[in-house]
Order: sequence, then structure tokens, then C-alpha cells
Amino acid sequence: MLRLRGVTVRFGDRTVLDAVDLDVAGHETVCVLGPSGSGKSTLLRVVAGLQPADAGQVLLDGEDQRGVPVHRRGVGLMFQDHQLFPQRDVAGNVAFGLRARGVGRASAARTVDELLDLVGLPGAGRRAVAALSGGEQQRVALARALAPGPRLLMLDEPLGQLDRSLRERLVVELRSLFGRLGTTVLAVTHDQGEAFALADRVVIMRDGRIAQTGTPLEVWRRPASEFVARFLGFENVVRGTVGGGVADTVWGKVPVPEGTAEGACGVLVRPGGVRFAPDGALACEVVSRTFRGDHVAVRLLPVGGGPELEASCALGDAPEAGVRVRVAFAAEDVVVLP
Ligand SMILES: Nc1ncnc2c1ncn2[C@@H]1O[C@H](COP(=O)(O)OP(=O)(O)OP(=O)(O)O)[C@@H](O)[C@H]1O
Repeated sequence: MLRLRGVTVRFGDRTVLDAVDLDVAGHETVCVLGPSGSGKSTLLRVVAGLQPADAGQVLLDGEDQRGVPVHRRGVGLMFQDHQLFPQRDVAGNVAFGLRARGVGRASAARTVDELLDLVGLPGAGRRAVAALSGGEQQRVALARALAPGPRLLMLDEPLGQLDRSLRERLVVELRSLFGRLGTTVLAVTHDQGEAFALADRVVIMRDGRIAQTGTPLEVWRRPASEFVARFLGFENVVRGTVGGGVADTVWGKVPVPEGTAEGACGVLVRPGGVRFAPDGALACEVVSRTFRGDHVAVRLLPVGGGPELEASCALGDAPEAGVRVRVAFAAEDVVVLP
């Protein structure tokens, strides 16, 4: 449905998008994730036609979009600050794109009612937008973006300004809504929880390039690089040298998955794979423990040197700060990075 080929954008001598290739299939929800300044919004703007590319192609349903203006691309946009028209009521906002396309008043009103039902605001048409909560305004913005029936819906930080619990609820609602409507969605967020909950596929960007793409599970299980691992919040990453089924690291020998190529690599141990064991080879001192809801994150400082590491343990099992422990590493939670 959407195909980017070698899309490059430069601002002065800075390359903000660097030969990006990306495909989004019909009915797919793809979330672009990445640190601030990695080029996520620029990517959306190029697809929308708000930013010309210096090189490369944007194809929608196989058609090159070069020279096609924003309003002829058939894409819906919803930006972070959702810019509702304060002087119009809810229905007036949602109907805006329909009326602009010459849809008759009665037909537009029917569509508005349907969309308000869909986004969970039935009967809200006559309400003033200024009197709505942030989450309600977000739903109105979504209904407005959906109203013209865009072939591609693009969301830039769609839930950015909402509080956490509302975001978590809306993300579930959005996913189910997109599933029911069969909408194709390209969304940008810096919040990995949001991206992982919403997306069929995530794209992680770094400095204008795609660092990894895959299903949330694939990316979570097998980050492709140290950058992606750290971006996802994994901190137990060290250099190592693989030989004979283990990696030699500053934390001692770490078991690696069968078939791992020998030689220099990065080693990621997920916190769940750092196990307390009386016969564990690595002696550590507990630096801190932090309650995380369903587990406790325990920071450990290796007694013999090397960077701190984090263990995840069950609520009742966390050792106290200052205690000496021994840890072993579980091979199934070790990921070898290039
Ligand atoms: N019109 C512009 N002129 C010059 N530089 C720009 C322009 N628009 C964006 N940039 C720069 O391009 C880089 C990428 O910006 P972009 O907004 O795409 O990043 P982002 O990943 O969406 O970041 P954020 O998460 O902070 O919104 C940034 O360094 C930004 O300063």
C-alpha cells in the first residue's frame, strides 16, 4: 500500500532521512519509534506531502506521489496537538473534511454520528470542543481524521499529551478500532509501550535510518544491535568474545545460544536471565531494589569490577541493598548482538 524507496531528506548539510526503504501493507499498523531527532516526524511529513524528499520515491498503491499535493494523497493526518477548531462544535470538527470534499449536509451528519459512536462519544456532536477532556478531544481528532475514509491514516504522537492510564486504555481501543475498520496506519511515537501495544510491526529509527523492523515480539526478543537493545531499555549489555558455547565478558563467562558464531560480539542478558544462585560464578553487591508493580528490579554491582547489571525478581524474593549475592546467567535470556 505504501512503499518508500531510498527516501532522503536533507536540511542544509544534515541528512535527516538517509535512503529509507519501508513498506506498509494494506490493513497493517506500523509504528515508527526512535529517539528525539531520529527523523520520525520527517518521515510522516514526506509521506503526507508536507515535506519534499531530496531523493527517493513515495508510492501509494503503486503510484509515485511526487508532485501530488497533500489533499490529493488520500491520507488522514492526526498530529500531537490535534488542533481542533475551537469555534466549531464536535460535529463541526468531525464533518470538516467531509464538507470540504463536497459531501452533502445530511450524508455528512450521518457519517459524523457513526464516527462518534465508533470512537466512544455517541451523541456528543453538539458539545463544545473546549468543554471536552484531553482524551475526548483526542477521540474527536481521530474521528475527524477518519471521516474522509483515508486509505492511509497517519498519527504523530497520537496520545502524546495524555496521562498514562488514559493512554493505556486508548491504545487498546485504537488497536481494536483499526482492526474492525481495516484501516492502514502509520504512526510515530517515542513511547515504546504505546508502539508495542498498537503495532503489528515496529520500525526503530536511528539518525535517519532504520535500525530494525519486526513484530513487537521479534524486536523485543532479538534486538538487532546494542543501540536497539539500549533504546528498548535493556541495560545489561557488555562486550564479549564467543568461544566454546560461552562468551567471555567482564562479568565472567556468559552462556550463549547454541550455534552462535565465535568471535567478538555484544552480549545482552535480559534482567530475567540474571538469577540469584548460591553457586553462581559472579559475586555482586546489591545496590538498590525498585518496586515495579509485578516484579522488583535489583541493581547489582559486580564485586570484581565491570558495569552494574539489573536482575528482575519476584516480589517477595528481592535481596536488600548492601547484601552480597552470587548470580548465574540463564542462556535463554542471553542475546548475542553484532
Ligand atoms: N524544517 C526543518 N529545518 C531544519 N531542520 C529540521 C526541520 N525539520 C526537522 N529538522 C531536524 O531534523 C531532525 C529530525 O527531526 P524530526 O522532527 O523528524 O525528528 P523526530 O524523530 O520526529 O523527533 P521528535 O521525537 O523530537 O519529534 C531534527 O534534528 C530536527 O531538528
